[in-house]
Order: sequence, then C-alpha cells, then structure tokens
Amino acid sequence: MAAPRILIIDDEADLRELLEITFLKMGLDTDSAGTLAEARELLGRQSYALALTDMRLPDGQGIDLVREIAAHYRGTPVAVITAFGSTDNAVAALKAGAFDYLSKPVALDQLRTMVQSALKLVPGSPLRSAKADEAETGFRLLGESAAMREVRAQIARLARSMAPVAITGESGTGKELAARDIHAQSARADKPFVAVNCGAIPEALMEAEFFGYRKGAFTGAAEDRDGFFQAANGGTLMLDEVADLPLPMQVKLLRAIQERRVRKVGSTVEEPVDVRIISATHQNLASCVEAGKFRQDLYYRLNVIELGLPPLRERADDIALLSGAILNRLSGGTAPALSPAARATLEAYAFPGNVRELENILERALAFASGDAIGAEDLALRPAAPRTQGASPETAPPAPLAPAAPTASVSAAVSPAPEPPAIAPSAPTLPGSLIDHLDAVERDIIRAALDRTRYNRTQAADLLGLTLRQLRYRMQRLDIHEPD
Ligand SMILES: Nc1ncnc2c1ncn2[C@@H]1O[C@H](COP(=O)(O)OP(=O)(O)OP(=O)(O)O)[C@@H](O)[C@H]1O
Repeated sequence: MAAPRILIIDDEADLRELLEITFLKMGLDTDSAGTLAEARELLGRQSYALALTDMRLPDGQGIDLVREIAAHYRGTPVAVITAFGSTDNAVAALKAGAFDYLSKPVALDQLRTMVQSALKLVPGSPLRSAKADEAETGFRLLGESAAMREVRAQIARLARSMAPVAITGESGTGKELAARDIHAQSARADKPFVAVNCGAIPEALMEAEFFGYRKGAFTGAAEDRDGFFQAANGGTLMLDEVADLPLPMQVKLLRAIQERRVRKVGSTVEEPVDVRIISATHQNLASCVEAGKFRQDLYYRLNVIELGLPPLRERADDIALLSGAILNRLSGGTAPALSPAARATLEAYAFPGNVRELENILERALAFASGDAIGAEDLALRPAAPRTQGASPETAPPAPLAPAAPTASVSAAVSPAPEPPAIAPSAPTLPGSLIDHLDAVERDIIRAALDRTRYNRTQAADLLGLTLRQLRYRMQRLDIHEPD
C-alpha cells in the first residue's frame, strides 16, 4: 500500500524542508507548494491524506484554501500554521473548517501528533481506530426528528476537527452524550474521554484537579498526581457547566488551552498536553461575559463552534422512539410498551428536565405499571403551579407541567395542583426567563425532598430519581445549603 501523501503549502523554503524531512522520517510522502495557485493545481491532480498550509502566502490567504478544501476535498483534512500568538487566526481557521492548527515556531512533537490524528481520519487508514469506524454508525444520541438528524450530521462534521466545541442546551438535553459522540467518532476515539463537572469541584482544589500536582506541593500531596488534562491526553476533555468556573481558574485554563501545555502544582516545568476541549453549559455564556462573570477571551477560545441541543418539547416526534429505547434499557428488553394514551400524554408534556426527566418518569412508570402496557395514569404526570412569591395571577409565570412527585411532601413543594390529572398541551403565558423560572421550580422541589429526608442527600436523591452525584451537583448549582 502506498504511503499516505501530505501536501505542504508554505512560501518559506526552510520551513518546507523541515516539514518534508519530518514527514519522510514518519514514512510519509509529500508534495510541496509555495503558492495557493500551485496548491490548487496539485489538489486537482492528486488526493492527499492531509494538507498543511501557512496562513499568509504570496498570492492570497491560507484560510481561503481551508474553505476550498473543506468544501471540495472533504476527504482531506487541512491544518494551518499560524504566526506565534495569533490566536484569532487559529480560531478563524478552525471556524472555516481546518481540523487543527500549529503555531510558529513549529514544535515537532506537536506536528507529529497532529499528523497522526489527521491520518486516523482517512477511511481505511491502518491508523484509523476500530472504535471510530464502529462509532460512525453507532450514535448514542437517539431521535429521528429533523432537529436531531441535523445535530447528528453536525456531530459527524465536528468529529473530523480539533476545533473546540461549545455545546449548549437545557439541562438533560444530552450535552454530555453529544460530547461523547463527537469523541467516539473522532480520530481520538481510542484515547480517553474525560468529563469534568466544573461546578462540582471546590475552588481551592481546582488547579490541582485540572493540572495535577507534585509530591509535597501542599499538605496531603503524598505523591505526584496527574490532573484532568493529563488524564485526557490524546483524547477529549469535556468541561461541563463551564460557566461555573471561577475567574482565576478561567485565566489558567485559557493559558493551558492556548499553549497546549500545563504545569503541575508545585512543579517548575510545563508538560505538553494534547487534548480536544468540548465545553457545555445550560447557561447563556455570552450573558455571563456581559455580566463580567466569564472572561471574553476564554469565551472566544471555547466557543469556536457551537452545537445547540434542542429541548425535548420541541421535538415531540422523538418521544416514542426515546421512550422505547429507555424502557428497553431499563428492563433488559422485557418492558411493557406505552399505551397510545400514555404516548399522547408524554407528547403533550413540557419536559423541563428533558430526556433525563423522561428517563425518570419511565423508570417510575415501570414500577407502577401492572399490565402489559404502560398507561397514562402510570406516568403520574399532572400540571403543577410553581411557587410564585409576590406574583399576581396575571403576572405569574406559567405553570410548568411537572411530574407528580412520588411522595406527598415533595409534591407539596409544587402544589397547589389542580385535580384531576390532565395535561394541558397548549402553552400558557411565558416567563421572562425560562432558565430562571425552571431553576426556581427545581430549587423548590429539591428543598422539599431535602426537608422531608432531614437533609439526608442519599434518600433525597432516591426520592427524586437522581443519583447522589446529580443531586449534589444540582444543589451546588442552585445554591442550596443545609440550614444551620
Ligand atoms: N437524544 C438522546 N438519546 C438517548 N438518550 C439521551 C438523549 N439525550 C439525553 N439522553 C439521556 O438523558 C440523560 C441526560 O443526558 P446528558 O447527561 O447527556 O444531558 P446534559 O444535557 O449533559 O445534562 P446536564 O445539563 O444536566 O448535565 C442521560 O441518561 C442520557 O443518556
């Protein structure tokens, strides 16, 4: 089999030569072009496993070539070489479709890693991981609605790039699952995927958790330890709830992402790390920037490409399919089916907690269902009015459709709830901020569960169908503390 061929586009003869020698040593063939015109001609004649272009060329900009290759030679990943410190150029190239970038002076270890990643993207390449091939068909993010198909198509495109992705979407819409899908389909599939909940790490420990520490760096540091960056080396690091990062940590994170190097706490040397960053938040990061809570430079660095996950209520078509898959998973394939009435009930429900809430509702329904089908009554759904301190009925936010809580005291938190059970499919008046409104509802429910269990978190989590970790995270996010 012929060696993969790489196209180098640079007008500096010295750099071209350095790249050619490096690739030759890696067992790769190369062609070189000093101008965009020469590159276009070569691309028309020959297919390449990778194109590597300088940003500034005598007859135009490398970014134009990036766009052309991304549009017309989709099998060829393209990377750019940017001037030292020109982060904006790198971000622009990634947005235009480059799969990665290198800064001048080119570090050969980074170059080799990048080329190896690019070669893994070529279908049939011996370097391509079996996992990535498998993942191409095996999306975990289910749904056949137009919106979910588009999300999956976007994920397939994003998997071919190193560009940082910012995933947005309400809680429970599948942001972590989407990040896992991007990773699983990428050239990094056989390396770790590390998801970090930024809101769940105490501020004092953050630097050590992210970058690791050396033995003796602080009391209790009995041995050297890697951080999340080292753990994700070669793979993907997902920063979940990234808006919760404190400002001092944002500075350190920006530096690590830009330099692709980290320094362990207590160490004097930096070590190179090769991680793809995916961030996620249910908050509006741009508003956090405006409010001075999130650094603009980090925002631009993370938000190179945005992937938005639609709320479940906007894709009711997916509910039947998702329900079937969830019930199958919960029962090992022996679950009763949804009755037509149960399905209609679910399709009319607003799902403030999205797919995670659907999972919880179905888990409870499975426990209640006695026949060979899950009936509407087994879902225990009913509309509930939120607690609206000081709001008049006219100005009060609308009653979200909340699941009936499994216990009296928890449901008390969302009462008064009109009887009989019924789902109102039409949308009531809209709140000024849906996120704040949902947060308030969630806060009330969690407080009620905690009150009932005298702040026993394990029991409260059980009552709400959450894991302890999920409950802790939500308490932190919603600023819920045990009363003194
Ligand atoms: N499209 C989907 N197909 C199948 N399962 C899904 C889908 N979307 C979400 N889920 C499931 O819903 C649950 C919540 O998903 P996930 O944790 O990815 O959401 P999230 O948006 O990251 O939530 P949060 O904002 O609360 O962290 C998981 O159990 C996940 O498997």
